[in-house]
Amino acid sequence: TTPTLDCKGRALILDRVRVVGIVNVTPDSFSDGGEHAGADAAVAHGLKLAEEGADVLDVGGESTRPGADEVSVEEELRRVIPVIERLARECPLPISIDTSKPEVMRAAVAAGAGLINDVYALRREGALDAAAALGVPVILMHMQGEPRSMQASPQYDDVVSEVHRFLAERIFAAEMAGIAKKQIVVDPGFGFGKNREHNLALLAQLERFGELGVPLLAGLSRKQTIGELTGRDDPHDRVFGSVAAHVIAAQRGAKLVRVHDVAATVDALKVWNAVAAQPLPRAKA
Ligand SMILES: Cn1c(SCC(=O)Nc2ccccc2)nc2c(=O)[nH]c(N)nc21
Repeated sequence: TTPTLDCKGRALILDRVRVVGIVNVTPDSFSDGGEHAGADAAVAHGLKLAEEGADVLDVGGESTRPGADEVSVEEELRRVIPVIERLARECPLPISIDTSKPEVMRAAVAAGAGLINDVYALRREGALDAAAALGVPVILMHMQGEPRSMQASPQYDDVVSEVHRFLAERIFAAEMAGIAKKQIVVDPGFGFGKNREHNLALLAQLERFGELGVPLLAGLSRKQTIGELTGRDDPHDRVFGSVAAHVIAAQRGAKLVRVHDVAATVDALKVWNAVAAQPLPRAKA
């Protein structure tokens, strides 16, 4: 049977690698178009990504970049709720809310979000219970430390084993809180408390996470490791490197990839999915 995530009635069928399109909602103060400019731009961008072939839209108040300061609950709600309401109405795709705050989870699901994408893997106070009560699929991501300081000097004895153990613990915690295992997705959290060799080790050994028995999401899009490997300082110039990384992730078991450049990734994965769908030669008698 094919794993299928029930995102508040919108099915996400994991019969092939699926593309999660990133919709960052910038604060209105950053955009000079008036009090809804940030939301208008985010909604337009989400609809564009849907046109390009995204399977999911991941809406976030952009509070999880390395070095970022905390965004208040009120500010996060002000940014993301209008965007989720409009996208849920105008677009048939499942919408994931990128948040760690229980209040934002509840409001976002009420507004139409059908998945929770939590970079803290539901470790904040009340998050496990909120997610369990909402009954939507959850993406549990590994992070070492906090966004503000996690990239200072990340340390591991064995990054793959330590991330694997963390994700196993978070799956257990989620199940104990009443979240069905079939609603859980895990994610090694590229760039969240990892340097280049940590990220490359995680990608090289991505198959290890298959042991956890739940679908895996990989998110390398435009990240610093891609920039370092390709010598592209401007994140907008990291499309080809990001596509390569996500094809490798698909080859090594990722079922979802979280990307900025949806059209490019969709084309690359159309090739990958076609080959993956080929029947294997019959074993010799
Ligand atoms: C919300 N979120 C983020 S934000 C960080 C980011 O994109 N940085 C970044 C973006 C562009 C350029 C440089 C860095 N990354 C993930 C991820 O890898 N997995 C899951 N599940 N959620 C995630």
